[in-house]
Amino acid sequence: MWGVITMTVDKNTLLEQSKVAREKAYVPYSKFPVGAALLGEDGKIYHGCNIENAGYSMANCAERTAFFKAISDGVTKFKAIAVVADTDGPCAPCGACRQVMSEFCSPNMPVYLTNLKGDVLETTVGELIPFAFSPEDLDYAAGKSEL
Ligand SMILES: O=c1ccn([C@H]2C[C@H](O)[C@@H](CO)O2)c(=O)[nH]1
Ligand SMILES: [Zn+2]
Repeated sequence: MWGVITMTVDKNTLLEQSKVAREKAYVPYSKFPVGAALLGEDGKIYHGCNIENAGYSMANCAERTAFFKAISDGVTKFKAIAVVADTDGPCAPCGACRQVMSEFCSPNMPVYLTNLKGDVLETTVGELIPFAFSPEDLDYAAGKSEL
């Protein structure tokens, strides 16, 4: 008799996978590799690493790499993300990545921040970016007849 096997990705798996993702980082300039593991609603884990460029300002963070990979594969809803770097405390995502998280994740989505020492901070998207600029802000302006 065949049964349905439901695999749930747990926090530790996501934390481990963020370290695997970090191994692919392209960081010749900062030498600061970062990894992210993003759990999609489809149950798949999307890896992201930071990708730098000789034009320094074009660096893409690990977190946004993971989001953009998933979104370009048609997955736009997420369950959790883990981020790792060799930081003293748990690695904190930058403002741009927090804004991208707020676009695609619910405020209560878990975010696991860690480092190579194994410190883990469990937070949420809403805690990382309270009072975020959101699509509703655009809707309000769009509802007015004049600029
Ligand atoms: O949470 C973070 C913080 C920084 N970086 C990257 C951007 C750049 O490549 C390098 C140094 O800022 O680390 C990330 O990928 N995620
Ligand atoms: Zn970032």
